[in-house]
Amino acid sequence: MSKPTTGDFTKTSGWLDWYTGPSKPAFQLPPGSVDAHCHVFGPGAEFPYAPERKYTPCDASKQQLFALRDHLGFTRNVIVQATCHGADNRALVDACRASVGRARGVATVRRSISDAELQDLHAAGVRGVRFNFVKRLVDFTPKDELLEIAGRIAQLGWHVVIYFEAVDLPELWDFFTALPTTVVVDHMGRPDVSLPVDGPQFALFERFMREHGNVWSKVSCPERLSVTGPKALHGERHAYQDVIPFARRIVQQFPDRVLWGTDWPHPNLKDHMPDDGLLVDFIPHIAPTADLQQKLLVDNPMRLYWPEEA
Ligand SMILES: O=C(O)c1cc(C(=O)O)oc(=O)c1
Repeated sequence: MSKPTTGDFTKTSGWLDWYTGPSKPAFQLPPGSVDAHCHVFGPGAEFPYAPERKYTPCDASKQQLFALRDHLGFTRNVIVQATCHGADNRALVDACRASVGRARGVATVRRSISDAELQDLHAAGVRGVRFNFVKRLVDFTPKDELLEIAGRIAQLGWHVVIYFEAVDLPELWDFFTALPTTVVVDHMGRPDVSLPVDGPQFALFERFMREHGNVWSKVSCPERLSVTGPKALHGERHAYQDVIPFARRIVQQFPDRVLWGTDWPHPNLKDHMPDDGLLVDFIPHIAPTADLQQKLLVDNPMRLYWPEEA
């Protein structure tokens, strides 16, 4: 793959660029697999980063994303608006349009968005909005604004993607359970995997999914959640062992409400940048049967993002 650029922007100090020589996965993805969580960054020279951003990344273009898709063996992408672009969805829309139907999007919008602008996003392939509660990534948005947005996008048949950390779930519970749409949780609600998988923190997340049939989860980002590794680098096909029990529990309990994505280009990793081919090799450890893999990688994302084809 070509190397990342930075344009006129200066990257956040310590920024790790995405991995340029991903291996070919040993795990054969089922035909029609969807990478249901990935991002594009800029390029900043064409799609400038938002003034309110909390980090400045290296560029990660649509061409580079599509090259990774083909290299890993995915058929489609779901591109999620990265917080470094704020509510300016132009890079996302451009990538979705350029994909000729092979990418759908999750946007970030403010209450000031017009109905016509929402329709334009829909025409480009957007099927959801992202509400972010991770304090290092975004400024606070009042709940009444988010509920108003949720009510409007529900009418388009879209869903809400939520990103939060496990310690904040109790406080956000009432808001999340009041959302009128399908609700997709990013990265399993970021459990602390050094705590027991059958302890109270993860039990609350399981209860959230069990009691609310509209809640889905991305069982993604082991590279972010893992404390003990080993890292998906240097041919390691048994990476992130400490995350496996958490993700596997969710896949096995809720096989029809889970999604998987690479999270390429992996914003804000501090420790290492994974080899995305080896990340794909993580999948059979959390979805051990062909039936679970088909649901996770094909049937579920198709039902949510390409229902007209599912
Ligand atoms: O944990 C993160 O830093 C992170 C950031 C973003 C974003 O900036 O949009 O998206 C993710 O999925 C994860």
